[in-house]
Amino acid sequence: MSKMSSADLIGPALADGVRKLAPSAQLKNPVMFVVYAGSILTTVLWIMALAGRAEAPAGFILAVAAWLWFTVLFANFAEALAEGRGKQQAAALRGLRTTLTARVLKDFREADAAGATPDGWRARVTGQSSGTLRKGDVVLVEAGDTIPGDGQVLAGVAAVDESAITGESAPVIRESGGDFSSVTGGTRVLSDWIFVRIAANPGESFLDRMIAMVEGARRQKTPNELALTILLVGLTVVFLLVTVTLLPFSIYSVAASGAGAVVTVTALVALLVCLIPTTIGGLLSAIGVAGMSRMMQANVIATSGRAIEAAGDVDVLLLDKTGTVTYGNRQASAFLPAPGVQQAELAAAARLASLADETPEGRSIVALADKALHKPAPAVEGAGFVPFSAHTRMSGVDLGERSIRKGALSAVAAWLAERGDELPRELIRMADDVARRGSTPLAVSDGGRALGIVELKDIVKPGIRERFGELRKMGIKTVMVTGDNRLTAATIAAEAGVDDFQAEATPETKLRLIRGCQAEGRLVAMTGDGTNDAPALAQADVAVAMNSGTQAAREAGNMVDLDSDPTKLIEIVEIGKQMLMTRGALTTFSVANDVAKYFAIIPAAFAPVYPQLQILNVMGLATPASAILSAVIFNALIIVALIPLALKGVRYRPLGAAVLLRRNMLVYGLGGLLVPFAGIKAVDMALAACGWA
Ligand SMILES: Nc1ncnc2c1ncn2[C@@H]1O[C@H](COP(=O)(O)OP(=O)(O)OP(=O)(O)O)[C@@H](O)[C@H]1O
Ligand SMILES: [K+]
Ligand SMILES: [Mg+2]
Repeated sequence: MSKMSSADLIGPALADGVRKLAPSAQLKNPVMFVVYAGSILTTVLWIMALAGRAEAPAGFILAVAAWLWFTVLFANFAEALAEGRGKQQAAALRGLRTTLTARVLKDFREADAAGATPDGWRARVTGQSSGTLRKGDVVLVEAGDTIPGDGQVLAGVAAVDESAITGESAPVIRESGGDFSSVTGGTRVLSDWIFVRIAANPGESFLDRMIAMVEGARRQKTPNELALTILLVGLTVVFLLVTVTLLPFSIYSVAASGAGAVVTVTALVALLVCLIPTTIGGLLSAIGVAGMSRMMQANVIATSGRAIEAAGDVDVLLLDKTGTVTYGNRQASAFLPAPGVQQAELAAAARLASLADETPEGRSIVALADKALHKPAPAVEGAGFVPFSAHTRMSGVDLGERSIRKGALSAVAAWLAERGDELPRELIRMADDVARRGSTPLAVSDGGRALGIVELKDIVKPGIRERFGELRKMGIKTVMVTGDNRLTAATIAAEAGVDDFQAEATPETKLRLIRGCQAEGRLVAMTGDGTNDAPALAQADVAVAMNSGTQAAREAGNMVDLDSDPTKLIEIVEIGKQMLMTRGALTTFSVANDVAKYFAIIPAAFAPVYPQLQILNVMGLATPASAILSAVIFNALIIVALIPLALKGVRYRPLGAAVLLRRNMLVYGLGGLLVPFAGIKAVDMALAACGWA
């Protein structure tokens, strides 16, 4: 996605900040609403002062009122600035959502997909506006065409330019079957053709959801944000009560002693605003929006703020082996015949069992056999193909009486056992050797006769070991889950440096594993791309679907990685942690901050009533009026000063939680305590220098 400079965002954010002065917008933020009400009240007091009913000098009231308005505006500006990036991205995405004429195949059925080519269909397509395409419609898309909607490739292979959505200029291959069959509306086919079954109704496309997300239209307060808001509101109510009751106290005290002056409403409003947690109240929403924006810059679209927050708290990461830890382009690399079997016989049988197998594994077996046998496969008639499933971990073909199967050793062994046969010992030994190399062995059996092993090679991604090391430092446990056998899994696990692994997993195992971790109170993250992964993705707290994955996976997840990089999860966790830490740090700062303002304002506001309070004037501020004004000005400026931190986030280092907490308490707690003393004193001196006091 395109990056834009922050400077371009400032202008529109200033305008938006003024727009957000509307009461309806202010009501959403209870803490800032109190400041907003205070601004209105002091403005009224100023007008009354001009009209001759002054409770304090008109200039003083005006200055307080003006700075209260600035406080509200600064908070609005922070939020608008955070939202700005999303708005620009949404506008860019909108440009992609053009209406075009889709070529719909009216009577296309699942069965037609097998031998479909565009030639016969071209004459039979009907033009239809892409905006009216519904789930289930089948369209033909050829080189040069823009894909009219989200869907699954039913037949064909094409190079697709997805740069409009992912920003990645290299074209990607999309093909039927397997985990690379999803296409996104608005992307362009560069070569060849595909038949696509549309998977989304109008208005529900991936692009629509992305636009809604980046615009923040559906941004809701997360549970943590809500809890924090409740705490902040609680603090605000307490301070409101304290401040309001100060007025009758002062009236009574003046009446009883017959000396001094009643505290002014302007001073009380200033006191209230300084005491309530305006720093975090003004920046809270910006912090959340900025987190989402940082995700977008990492090319991740989160469908909820809650998911980002959960990402910051994750303690277990489930990854699949194939395609995540390894490149996943598992290719047949050798036919290893059982003793007494010719290699050609094994290759021919394996090919027969793979002719209709659209998985990358199946296709690579056909390719390798074609090479080994020097001739293409004979035509087969009346064959009943048995497709691969992650449950059976096997695929094959039935030709009359003859049944050929290929699959995981345990699966083929079980299939043989049903017919009273078993895998030869020698074959199992061969398979173990293959597995120890980190490859996947597939057993091939023709009826009761085990013919040998097909070796599927896969490669561990370089650099993945280091990334798992980083996760360990963050206190996150990595678990590799795979449908593969124990030996292969153990080899790959050791090579990749994961903390734990689970082999021979079915989709149910993954689901059970996640539920088990969650029952122990852990937050689980996982990545996935296959339809098989959908249930587990739906269960995980942080579920990152690959953009290249199936529609089912993309719908089940709560984040989509446009780069389809499974290791992106590491970055996602960092962004989540950074957001939580930023919120914590600024909350600490905000509350600590109030102490200094208390010492500035209390003696000043009540000096006329209780002159003894002057001993609290530890900062030696010039006059009561300048003390109050200095505190209010500092209170407003600190929001502006912290906007960059709120947007960029507190820097995250992979340290233990306790160390981080201690460090943050020291920096933001102590800093929050001390900074205002210096800041308020500086403002007071500046005011005095300007002749204000
Ligand atoms: N096309 C196929 N035909 C027959 N058997 C297959 C085929 N593809 C995979 N297998 C076998 O089924 C097993 C399970 O495959 P599955 O795709 O569920 O898991 P995986 O890809 O090995 O692991 P992961 O869960 O990490 O992706 C494989 O280990 C392999 O033994
Ligand atoms: K405050
Ligand atoms: Mg798989």
